[in-house]
Amino acid sequence: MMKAIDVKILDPRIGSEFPLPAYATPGSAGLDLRACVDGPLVISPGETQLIKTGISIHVADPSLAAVILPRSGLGHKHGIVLGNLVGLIDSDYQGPLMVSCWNRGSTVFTVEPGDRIAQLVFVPVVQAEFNIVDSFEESQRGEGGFGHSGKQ
Ligand SMILES: O=c1ccn([C@H]2C[C@H](O)[C@@H](COP(=O)(O)OP(=O)(O)OP(=O)(O)O)O2)c(=O)[nH]1
Repeated sequence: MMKAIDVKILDPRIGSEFPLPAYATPGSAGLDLRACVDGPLVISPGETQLIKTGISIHVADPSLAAVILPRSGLGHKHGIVLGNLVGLIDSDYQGPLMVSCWNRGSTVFTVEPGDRIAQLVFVPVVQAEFNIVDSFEESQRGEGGFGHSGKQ
């Protein structure tokens, strides 16, 4: 059973004019994040805008984090992806959730108040412990990487 995560509503339109964050279906991995803008926001081709979502979350549990991911339809059809490619929300972050929207397409895109602009997914986190060593225990791959095994 997942622990409950506290959501602070910063914009009073959330829960009234715009729906509260919720999973669309029982199998949804992501929660849609909405643009809490005051009016239509135009993102020109090549431009990046930092957009308020009107909420803060406090994950609290250090074995969890949240990631902000693009919505596939916006990215594929309209070229609206994230300026940071992926947003990582630390478990101790308590500030406003912001979405960096990058119009990587070739046409102007307009975000209206309440539009779903990105999605939030909670993920497990393992923090590493580090040891200073002279060599590693041998693995099958060794140092091979970056395509050393070819295409097929
Ligand atoms: O798309 C994002 C990415 C991050 N954050 C918030 C949550 C995160 O915990 C915090 C810091 O993010 P990050 O560590 O990626 O920022 P940074 O550029 O490394 O700066 P700093 O950690 O110094 O604030 O900003 C967002 O609201 N949206």
